[in-house]
Amino acid sequence: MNIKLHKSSVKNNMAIAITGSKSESNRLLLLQALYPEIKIENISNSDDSQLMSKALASTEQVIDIHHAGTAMRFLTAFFATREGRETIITGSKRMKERPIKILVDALNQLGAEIQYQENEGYPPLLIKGKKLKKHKVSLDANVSSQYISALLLIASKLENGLELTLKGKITSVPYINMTLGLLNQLDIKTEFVDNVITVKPLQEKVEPKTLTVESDWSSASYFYSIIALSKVGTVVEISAYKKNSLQGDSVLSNIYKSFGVTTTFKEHAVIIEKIKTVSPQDLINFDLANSPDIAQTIAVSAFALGLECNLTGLHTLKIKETDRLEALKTEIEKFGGEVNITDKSLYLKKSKVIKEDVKVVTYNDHRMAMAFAPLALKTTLEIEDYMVVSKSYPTFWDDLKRLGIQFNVNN
Ligand SMILES: O=C(O)C1=C[C@@H](OP(=O)(O)O)[C@@H](O)[C@H](O)C1
Ligand SMILES: C=C(OP(=O)(O)O)C(=O)O
Repeated sequence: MNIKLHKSSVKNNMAIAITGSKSESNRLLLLQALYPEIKIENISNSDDSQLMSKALASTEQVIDIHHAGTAMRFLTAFFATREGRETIITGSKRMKERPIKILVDALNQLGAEIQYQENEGYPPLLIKGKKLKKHKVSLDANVSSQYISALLLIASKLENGLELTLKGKITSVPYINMTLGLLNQLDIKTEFVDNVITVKPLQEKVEPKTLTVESDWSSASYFYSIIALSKVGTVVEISAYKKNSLQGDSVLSNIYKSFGVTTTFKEHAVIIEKIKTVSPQDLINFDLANSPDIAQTIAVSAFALGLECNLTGLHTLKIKETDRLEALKTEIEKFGGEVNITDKSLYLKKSKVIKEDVKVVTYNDHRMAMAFAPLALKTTLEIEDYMVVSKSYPTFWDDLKRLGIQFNVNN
């Protein structure tokens, strides 16, 4: 099913409530399975968090996690510690192409028993749950931080806690800090010094507590893009956010200054306003190694405003829901842009044209659909398989409609 977006402008001063962070939710769901005394508020309604929640409650032997990367990684660590239980964890065709060897090796070194069911290094996995007796392991940290977070999430339940030594350049660091931050909120003691992370054991209960998930900053990026493409004076309020976020994608409030957009923090909301037009001479230049999920949004914003754009630190994009570097190049070029990519960067030439009636392919990637949607401020376009957005943001199209973006759905 496709969605046809008509060239639209947005209503001013609208307020949008965005669902909870998928990253925080998936961590807290796992922690709640380990420490049932915790309660979670503003949990994400994303497919990925629902899959995570169902998998944790399931007593089936085969767990299918579809496209949910964090759930795949976090649950691998979780099931590895379920003594006496045998689990097969599998996923979509794409999930079977997303590497997991670094995590499996680390868990097996700690004493786990995990085997590959099809291709070495990739899901599906056969996990024979065991007591993990060792507590020190080192692993490569430059491929995905999710492997590190997976280990940290089970660490306090191990007899002697965990000491992780991270090798190489550490990628997506804020996601590791988010994991540690949530552990600390449960009074689990952690340390992160140089390249060594230590988590102290806490086998017994934690203090009963309610943890409130902040809304999703990656989802907020699409509203930053919409405001960046709107006329000066356009304002939107999104909630519920706070200034001191655990989410690295909150760097958006700084990045979008380059697009003439300001951010004001209110009590539980942020107000995003377009305050000035950008100059065609401006260069959008960012290293996104710490916030890879907003690369697509930023590239499309820059294209829509005719700006030159150089994005680096994108080495993790090739192993996400799709190869996001290839996908961005293919789809931006359909609109008339010119994009050069390497395996870790993207360069977009300044361009004056934005073609009409382009059909955007989404490659099972929610962020392809959501990143291209703001182009409706500039042109008409069609987006394929539009409900792909439910992976992280099921009500995305309803919220765009409320903002005034006009569309119809073709079945
Ligand atoms: O831990 C997390 O919640 C995530 C970590 C990041 O992955 P990488 O560490 O693989 O870059 C990010 O892209 C993903 O959407 C969510
Ligand atoms: C990369 C993402 O998710 P995951 O790795 O959890 O599938 C994402 O949401 O952009």
